[in-house]
Amino acid sequence: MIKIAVCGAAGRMGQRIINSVIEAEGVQLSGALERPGHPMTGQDVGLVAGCGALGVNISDDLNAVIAGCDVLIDFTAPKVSLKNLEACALKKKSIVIGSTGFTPEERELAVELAREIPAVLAPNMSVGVNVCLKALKDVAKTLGDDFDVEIVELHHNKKKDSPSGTAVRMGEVVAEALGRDYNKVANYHREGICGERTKEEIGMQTVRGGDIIGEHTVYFIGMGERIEISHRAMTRDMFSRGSVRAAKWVVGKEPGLYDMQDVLGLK
Ligand SMILES: NC(=O)C1=CN([C@@H]2O[C@H](COP(=O)(O)OP(=O)(O)OC[C@H]3O[C@@H](n4cnc5c(N)ncnc54)[C@H](OP(=O)(O)O)[C@@H]3O)[C@@H](O)[C@H]2O)C=CC1
Ligand SMILES: O=C(O)C1=N[C@H](C(=O)O)C[C@H](O)C1
Repeated sequence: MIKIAVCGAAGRMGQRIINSVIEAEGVQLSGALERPGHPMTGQDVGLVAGCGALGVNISDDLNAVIAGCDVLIDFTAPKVSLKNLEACALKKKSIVIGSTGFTPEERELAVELAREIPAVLAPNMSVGVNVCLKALKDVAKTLGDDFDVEIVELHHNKKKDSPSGTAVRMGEVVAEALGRDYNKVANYHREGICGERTKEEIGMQTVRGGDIIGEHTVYFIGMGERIEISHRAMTRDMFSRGSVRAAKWVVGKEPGLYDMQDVLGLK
């Protein structure tokens, strides 16, 4: 039995991950974490997640929760995840991170910290999005520079980071396939007389509203034709099931920072 603890357990994703852990085979829930002072600290996490009492209370004691698990699943925010990665590295435990909004420097730090332990860091844990990422590489390589690339993502009005981690990863994959540097060609803002579109740029557009779980479309726009590669999430459950799949996969792997393409064998 692999012992899984969940950080951000009372959050939108955390609650779904608790449900996915108890539904999965070969794993058991060993702990649930929230930030110090969280109003749900001390409550049974199963009641908070809507799946009935589990006998695991929400804790704010990071070190105790990590000590009791084989792998921590963390869907919170970049700074919290980096702190948790460091704590897992000290205790030689594995970690699966789903948080998004990492700066390039924070991602570098994650690579450094994961030299000690096996860790998965992925902006999207659904099978569908990861298959799209693989397809995007092929499509971009085949189309080359003749098609303009624009990426549009839609999410709920509580999302804190923009563009989504998934949209950024899609942009990175396309840019790399086209021999471009994503950080130089991503265009996040057009307003006023900003001039004609450059050939190299990848437009990144963000929509926020209501309860949209997550939708991503990559447009390849040519002269007289257009390809759209879209993914629409209808529930959060394929993210949470993906995180449990990653947790089962990562325990026992060589130290290093892996992503969901590694977990799903898509590389
Ligand atoms: N990789 C993937 O497949 C997916 C990734 N995500 C990403 O996951 C992250 C979380 O999303 P979501 O669940 O919607 O966000 P929520 O805000 O609903 O959940 C985050 C939870 O983490 C808690 N938290 C904050 N600080 C700490 C801390 N120091 N220790 C423990 N818990 C803490 C929050 O508490 P409080 O509310 O009190 O701050 C909250 O309960 C985002 O970055 C999102 O983009 C989302 C879906 C899929
Ligand atoms: O915050 C969310 O909700 C989501 N975040 C991830 C991202 O930023 O890509 C994945 C998913 O689209 C939901």
